[in-house]
Amino acid sequence: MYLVTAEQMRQLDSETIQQLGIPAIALMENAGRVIAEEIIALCRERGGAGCRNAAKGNDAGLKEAALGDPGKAFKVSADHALTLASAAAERWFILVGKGNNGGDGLAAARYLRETGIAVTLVYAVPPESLSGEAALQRDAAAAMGLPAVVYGRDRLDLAECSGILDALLGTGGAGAPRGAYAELIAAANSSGKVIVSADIPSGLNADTGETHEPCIHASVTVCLAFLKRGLLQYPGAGAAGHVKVRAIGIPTALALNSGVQTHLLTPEVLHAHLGVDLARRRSPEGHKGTYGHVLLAAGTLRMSGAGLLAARAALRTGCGLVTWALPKKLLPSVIGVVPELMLADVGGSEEGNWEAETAPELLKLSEERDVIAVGPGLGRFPGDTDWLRSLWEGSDCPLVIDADALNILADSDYKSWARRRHSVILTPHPGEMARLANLTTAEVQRDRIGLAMDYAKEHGVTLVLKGAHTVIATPEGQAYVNTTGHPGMGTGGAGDVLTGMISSLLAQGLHATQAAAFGVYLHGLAGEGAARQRNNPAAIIAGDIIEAL
Ligand SMILES: NC(=O)C1=CN([C@@H]2O[C@H](COP(=O)(O)OP(=O)(O)OC[C@H]3O[C@@H](n4cnc5c(N)ncnc54)[C@H](O)[C@@H]3O)[C@@H](O)[C@H]2O)[C@@H](O)CC1
Ligand SMILES: Nc1ncnc2c1ncn2[C@@H]1O[C@H](COP(=O)(O)OP(=O)(O)O)[C@@H](O)[C@H]1O
Ligand SMILES: [K+]
Repeated sequence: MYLVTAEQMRQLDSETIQQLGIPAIALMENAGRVIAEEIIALCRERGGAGCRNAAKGNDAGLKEAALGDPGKAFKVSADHALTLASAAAERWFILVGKGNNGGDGLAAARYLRETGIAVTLVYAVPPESLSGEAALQRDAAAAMGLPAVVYGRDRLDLAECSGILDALLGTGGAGAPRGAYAELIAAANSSGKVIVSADIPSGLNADTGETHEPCIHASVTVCLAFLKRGLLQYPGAGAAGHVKVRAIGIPTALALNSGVQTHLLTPEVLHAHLGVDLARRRSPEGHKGTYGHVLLAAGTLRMSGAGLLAARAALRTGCGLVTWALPKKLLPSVIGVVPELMLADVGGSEEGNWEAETAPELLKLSEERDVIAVGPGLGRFPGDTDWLRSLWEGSDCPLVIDADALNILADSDYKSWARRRHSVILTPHPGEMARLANLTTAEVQRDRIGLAMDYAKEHGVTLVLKGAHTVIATPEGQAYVNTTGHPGMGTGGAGDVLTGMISSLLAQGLHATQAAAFGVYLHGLAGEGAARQRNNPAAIIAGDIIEAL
């Protein structure tokens, strides 16, 4: 599923209109219809027991009629999605803005009225100020006799409705809602009524997911044609409620041709777009050598657990072998803890810390391994920048960089380092990303997709920007947004597990984008699995994620 910016959406709209000759009003009609369908579906879901029974009664009646007369094959059905048994109990207020988003709301109002739902149009601006297709919709609604009020001129009490359609601002919204728009949004939010948003919640930045003050808090957002980036990024994702993407007649192929490079990470995208074998089939004649060997450079005496977690996660993700290179001082405390793991003592300090002198030994070890993962629990040490540079420039396999190794990278001028033949995957959480990009954490979170895409392209790396809805961005300019996982995964070591998983997939022969995307996706699924094993997701610890793999 594609993710688009407001600008890309405008371009796709206009290509559909100009190149395919589909009139703008037809797209708006489709938009109105799918919005109405989703409102009706919502009414049906929340309908009282009486309504549900009535609906069941209808179905049962139909079935009986069919069974009662088996010879009668003739059957007619019509517009189930636009029928509602409990319509008489519903009264919806349609908040109408000046632009095309308001036009969508007006079209939806007509379909709702046809269903028998009472609708009242609430214009944020005088209806005379609408133009283009929105004005045509205004006139059609008026011709149908839909009641209308103008905010600020006529009496309005939102307590009188059973639901609100927010069609104030869509992708044309600029900055914080002003005037009547701001007042209507605030009133809708405090009304306690169920709110459905047309395309995006009014007050949301459609590209970044920032919410302006005020911003609609919707139960359902009916997103038109393509998923807008802002609906996936927090806090916008929280304001949107259940997002339902509905087609309105803009062909998907247009997005591909227009170079939209951002995707929601679904099993279909993993399989069809990235070529990942989701079943992870193994060759019947395969052996441990077939599935690759991870070299892990991690852990200090005080943070040996990070190395153990990454190593165990790598093994559980299916690579053939894992060697953990570690300071000598750690050996007594970790020997035998994970019996499947190979340990390589590379020296280090008396205190159990890493030292710059370990680089040649690591490079030697890497010659027989398929990937190097560096960072979990690594700590900082004198000469660490040169140490990392020698791994970067001297190794001949993919490199996964996490945790303290990211902080080392942030202190270096790594863009001037020699270009690598093999890929580099960086896996920062927002704090580490802030150090890498020289921003504050809040600035990183402001537009995670945009930042990740720019950074990956500029630095020629695959970037995994972690946190709720992790973003995977490639050096070629593509991005994938993951939605597996949950807040219970915010626990120490969960990121070390991810590093092990991605490294393991690389060792098994997946390329960087496949390994990063599939690793993040599986990590989230395992987190969900771990949550199901506990009474409460808050109880999850990182080891549970490994056990759920
Ligand atoms: N062919 C098309 O262009 C289609 C557009 N569609 C709908 O059209 C929407 C985009 O329509 P528009 O580009 O007309 O823009 P909007 O309807 O989002 O809003 C633009 C209008 O809102 C006002 N406005 C903008 N920012 C404001 C603020 N901060 N405070 C107060 N007023 C503000 C401006 O006066 C402007 O005229 C989409 O989100 C979608 O709902 C759909 O109908 C499908 C087809
Ligand atoms: N709210 C959340 N929803 C989904 N995943 C989350 C959430 N919070 C954290 N995670 C995931 O948990 C992991 C935490 O990693 P990180 O912050 O590096 O932890 P650590 O450094 O302790 O290993 C990341 O993969 C992150 O995406
Ligand atoms: K809206």
